[in-house]
Amino acid sequence: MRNTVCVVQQESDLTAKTNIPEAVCAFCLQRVLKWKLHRKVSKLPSETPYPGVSILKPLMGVDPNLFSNLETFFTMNYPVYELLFCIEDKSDPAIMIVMQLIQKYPTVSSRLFTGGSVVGVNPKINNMQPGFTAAKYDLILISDSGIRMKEDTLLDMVSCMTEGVGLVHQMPFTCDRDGFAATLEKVYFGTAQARIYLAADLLRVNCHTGMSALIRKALIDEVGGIQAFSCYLAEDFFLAKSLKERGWRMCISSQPAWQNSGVCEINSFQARLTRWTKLRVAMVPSTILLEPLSECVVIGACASWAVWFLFSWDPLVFYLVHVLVWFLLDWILLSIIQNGSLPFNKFDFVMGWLFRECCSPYLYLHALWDPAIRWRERTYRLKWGGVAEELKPKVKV
Ligand SMILES: CCCCCCCC/C=C\CCCCCCCC(=O)N[C@@H](CO[C@@H]1OC[C@@H](O)[C@H](O)[C@H]1O)[C@H](O)/C=C/CCCCCCCCCCCCC
Ligand SMILES: O=c1ccn([C@@H]2O[C@H](COP(=O)(O)OP(=O)(O)O)[C@@H](O)[C@H]2O)c(=O)[nH]1
Repeated sequence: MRNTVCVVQQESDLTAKTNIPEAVCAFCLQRVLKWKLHRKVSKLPSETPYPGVSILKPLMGVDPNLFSNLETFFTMNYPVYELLFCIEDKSDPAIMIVMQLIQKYPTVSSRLFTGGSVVGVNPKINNMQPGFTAAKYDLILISDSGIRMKEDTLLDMVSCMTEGVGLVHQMPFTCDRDGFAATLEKVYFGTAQARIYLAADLLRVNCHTGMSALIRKALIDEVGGIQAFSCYLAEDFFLAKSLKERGWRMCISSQPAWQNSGVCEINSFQARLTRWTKLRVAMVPSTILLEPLSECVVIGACASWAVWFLFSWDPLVFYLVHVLVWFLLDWILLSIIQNGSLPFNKFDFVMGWLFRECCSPYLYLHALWDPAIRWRERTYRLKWGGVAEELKPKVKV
């Protein structure tokens, strides 16, 4: 009996020991993130003229949300900007949607560039090249097709472009959509990715994701334009690297990137994550080791072994407490980033969270196993370092 009491006491001591620092972390995290991610956008000082922004929208294909997503770019509350839509394929149905919007909002400065211009391997850069060449303002916003803007998103990004900052990026997140795939995407971007994105930003590690980024055009021109990064598929990473090497800082804007693609399926989402892992592995090989270490199950197993080895604590109890605390912290992080009520209940969150944790090792190993990268209609191979080459489809005789 005494032994049992002793064990229970040891366990509750252990729980308390494990919980106190993590509870303190949770509190600090909540305060810091609330400040970082949801501060009020202050208007620029009235004596400063608003800098003009050329917005590059590379488009390829249509989805059910494309019209309404693009429309948000016409209704932004920002005084000086132009919209440069870029569509490579002249028979792409996205052209029709853009034309409708241009007609609907004749007062918004907007142009359409079709045909692209082959300056390298990266198809997004080839597509954007004519728009980039025609851009007339000092700031460039590269914004992917699935992104939605709020009225004040551009103002928020511009206000982060302070002295010494060369690039303002948005942390990827998602709009509220229905279905399990949408829950999974929100759970992924609001927990696993947000955690490493914010940690990397804190440590000044280059984590820029190019789906929504405001950049000083002069800094791109200095190295020969966007085509300087067209030999890479991850042009975003190398662009940010180049700015950092020239002493410029990067900054996360206070609003996340509201991804709202009309295609929301588990398979395509997992294929996207696998493609990104392949890019990161080729660009920064140390991620092969570091990324698994940032996962709850892996770091938990390592920590449990360590506390057993060092302090003879029960590794199973430690592991379970670790998973529970990690799970709760993920819920807090997601709620902070959402900054409002979530579109799903706690049970859906548990399901989404468990599904992601279980699939993550499989997706990671799959990415290592098959290095060919399929992006939209093309397939590529990456050399170590990140330089890409396109694999031509085999011609059947
Ligand atoms: C013990 C704990 C260690 C933690 C280790 C964490 C390791 C990872 C650290 C930071 C990585 C943050 C990465 C977040 C971005 C993930 C999304 C992504 O991979 N995006 C890539 C593709 O983006 C699309 O590419 C095509 C483009 O046209 C689209 O528009 C894009 O959206 C993107 O290219 C990746 C960018 C960032 C890569 C960062 C890799 C850095 C690894 C550093 C490792 C050391 C960090 C250690 C400190 C935490
Ligand atoms: O061959 C391509 C592939 C992509 N894109 C554009 O590049 C951006 C990012 O593409 P996607 O959403 O497929 O990339 P992800 O975010 O999944 O990496 C989008 O605006 C696409 O329209 C493009 O112009 N040509």
